[in-house]
Amino acid sequence: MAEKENSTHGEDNTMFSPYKMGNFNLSHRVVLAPMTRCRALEGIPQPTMGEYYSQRATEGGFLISEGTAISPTAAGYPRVPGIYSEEHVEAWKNIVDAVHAKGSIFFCQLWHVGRASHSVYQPGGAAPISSTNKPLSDRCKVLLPDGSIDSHPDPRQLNTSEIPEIVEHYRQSAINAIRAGFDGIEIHSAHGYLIDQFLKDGINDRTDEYGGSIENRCRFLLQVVKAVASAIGPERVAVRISPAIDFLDAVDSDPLGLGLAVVERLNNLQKELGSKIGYLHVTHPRFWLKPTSELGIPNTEEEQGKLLRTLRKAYEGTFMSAGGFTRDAGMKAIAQGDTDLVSFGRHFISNPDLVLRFKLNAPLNDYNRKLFYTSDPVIGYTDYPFLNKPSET
Ligand SMILES: Cc1cc2nc3c(=O)[nH]c(=O)nc-3n(C[C@H](O)[C@H](O)[C@H](O)COP(=O)(O)O)c2cc1C
Repeated sequence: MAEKENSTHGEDNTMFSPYKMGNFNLSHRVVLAPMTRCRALEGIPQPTMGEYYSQRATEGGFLISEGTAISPTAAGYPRVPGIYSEEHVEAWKNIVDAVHAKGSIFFCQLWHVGRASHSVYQPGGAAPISSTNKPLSDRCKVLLPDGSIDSHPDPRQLNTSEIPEIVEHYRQSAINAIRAGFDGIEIHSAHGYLIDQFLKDGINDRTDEYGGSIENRCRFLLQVVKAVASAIGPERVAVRISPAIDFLDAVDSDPLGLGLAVVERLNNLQKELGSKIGYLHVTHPRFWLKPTSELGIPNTEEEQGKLLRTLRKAYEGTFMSAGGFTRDAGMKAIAQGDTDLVSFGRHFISNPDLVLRFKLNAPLNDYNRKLFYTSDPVIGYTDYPFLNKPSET
């Protein structure tokens, strides 16, 4: 079957039909969502991560790495890998090679958590940095390296003059990721982390050119996208947003307006660059199970579907959706043209051969939430059973 670039809906669009994303030829649309799994040591990716990712790789498949720290101030969870030192680059090479050996395309997710951190993760025990001095509410907690939880300390608002340095960290990390062999990078601008702390008007209270109007709140993200695209090429750059997700107090008064503002700016940037970026990845609020209607966030299937469809229609490029998808929901979303690609998180944790299971419509293993962020290199990480032995898949 011929591969189609940025194809819209049609009868040959299923989760298992090929898709051409720029220069990348995907053999199916089932993507591994980026997931923090806390198995690095002192920021250094470990061999077990090569095993984990290669278990989930398929010929022509597409994988996104866990959130990966772009600088020493970027982490806010235990055992998060980095991509800012030579040691990080060297260690990632083995992991990327293992994924490529199985024929998958692999993007590295670039991450700065901003205020969603703790002094234990910060150089010199400093305060985490953010767009704001406002602390997170007490409903948000941070996981510490010893497995205990604590409140987040008050963040320190970045001065305007410090922002170019953070943009530079994204740029250099993207270059490092390509040097490690990754095929591209995804800029984590979702789920209440640093870039989302600039995008959302419920957090960003700045009075400089990075705060106030929607233009100003999008400025940091756009500067990062431009810097990274000029360093490694637009087609290797992707953006993840979650305008309607309130995780980590990331509330906006107009989620759809914010989503459309980002889409419009990415469309314009693509025209300016004369090339599309890799894809836009939007997380659907189904992931967060608590009622969000009182915060003005779309909370019904219908409202959420409308938000996703509106963004998908407006965006001129490859669109990836995530959040609570089942096999059937993914099939339906692709068949209807609501998305080109679907990323799966929790089901992919417990089903290394998720693609095969979906193809066969086979039963899925249940995931064990208690082991998502633990440190064991095998248990709850690489020991979920395959339908067949890995060599037979
Ligand atoms: C254990 C775990 C870790 C996650 N870590 C990240 C992350 O590092 N970066 C990110 O963008 N999303 C992260 N997510 C969100 C997932 O990418 C995905 O959007 C979410 O799980 C919803 O998809 P699902 O319903 O298929 O699980 C994480 C989710 C889980 C369950």
